[in-house]
Amino acid sequence: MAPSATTQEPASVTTFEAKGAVAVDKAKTTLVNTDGMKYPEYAPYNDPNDVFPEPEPFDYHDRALDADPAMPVFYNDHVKVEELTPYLGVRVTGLDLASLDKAGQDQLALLAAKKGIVFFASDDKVKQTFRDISMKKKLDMVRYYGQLHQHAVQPRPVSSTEISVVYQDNVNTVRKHWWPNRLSRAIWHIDQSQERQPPGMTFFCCMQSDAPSGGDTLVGSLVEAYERLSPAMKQFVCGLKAVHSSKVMAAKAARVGGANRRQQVESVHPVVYEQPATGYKSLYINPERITHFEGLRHEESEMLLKFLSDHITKGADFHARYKWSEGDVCVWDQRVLIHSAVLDNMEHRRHFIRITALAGVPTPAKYTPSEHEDMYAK
Ligand SMILES: O=C(O)CCC(=O)C(=O)O
Ligand SMILES: [Fe+2]
Repeated sequence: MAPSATTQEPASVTTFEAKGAVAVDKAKTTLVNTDGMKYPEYAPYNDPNDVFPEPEPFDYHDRALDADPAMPVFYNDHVKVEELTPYLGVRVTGLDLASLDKAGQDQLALLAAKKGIVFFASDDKVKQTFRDISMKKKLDMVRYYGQLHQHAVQPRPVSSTEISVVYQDNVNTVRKHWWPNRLSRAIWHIDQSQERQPPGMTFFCCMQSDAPSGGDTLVGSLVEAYERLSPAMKQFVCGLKAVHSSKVMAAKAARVGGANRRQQVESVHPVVYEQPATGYKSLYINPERITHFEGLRHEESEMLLKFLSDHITKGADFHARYKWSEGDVCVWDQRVLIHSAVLDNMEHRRHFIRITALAGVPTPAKYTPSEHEDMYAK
């Protein structure tokens, strides 16, 4: 189909050099077909003058610690909370995410920490209104959970640096070219784990979805991934630290002509992260960011990263897959969940926004044997 495309920005290709960043061509990632676009104020945009500072260290408080453990805002006669799979994820209907008060938001943090991810959908009685509330209200709601992250490479709306736009349409096919020469475009990852205080609560909203099928999101439980390991492997990985780097992300941005607003960042995090509110142990492995494990020889490190990444990404029995409807929003806890887009339908508009709150400096989990520790050995 020949696009009757109008572009939001001049079609001319401009390049810029941010401090310490690679030269980029900003036109490619922000090209849009505006015909039929429902939320143009959230269209993808890059400002060539954007240079973001490093996030300031901040005191983090996990809101889940203040939650009523019974989570009555979710578990009552009016709200339906359905399990996606036994190990992770719930789908909530009968409750508008945007209507939550402080107590509800605290309980949402606890539910996300326990289930990994909470999808909010509309039903006949209660519609999700998150996509229609003002940008300020959206941002305030997520800021409640921690300092907002400003993404170094992803497009943003014109009027906010704290929202990331995940976008494709029949003229903007840039996502298809992110990872050339791979057999699958499923790229499992944790967002922005290279930060000193990496993300916790993350909101992801389906603004528009024109495709008849496809564009699902895959999620996997890092808590269950840890649980499956043998006691000997658990003991070993509990003492390990991994180096997470933004290097690969910057290279990707350069390849597809995206922005690069930050200098390269590298952080060392425990391989097993203890979620502060639940105490759950999570196998904090980000195949797209970890360069190596501290203290291991090169080959040991390569082998371990491959093994743990394969384990996490191939464990379909601790994964789930979500099919989106417009207006659905999910809220996940990045500390216990890995995810991937499914880039299987690139011909239609798919327009999402993501707002990400940073959390604390990851706390290493201590290995503790448990009674059902070796349940998977049988
Ligand atoms: O497009 C998707 O389904 C997921 C995108 C993603 O990885 C993200 O927004 O962090
Ligand atoms: Fe992501």
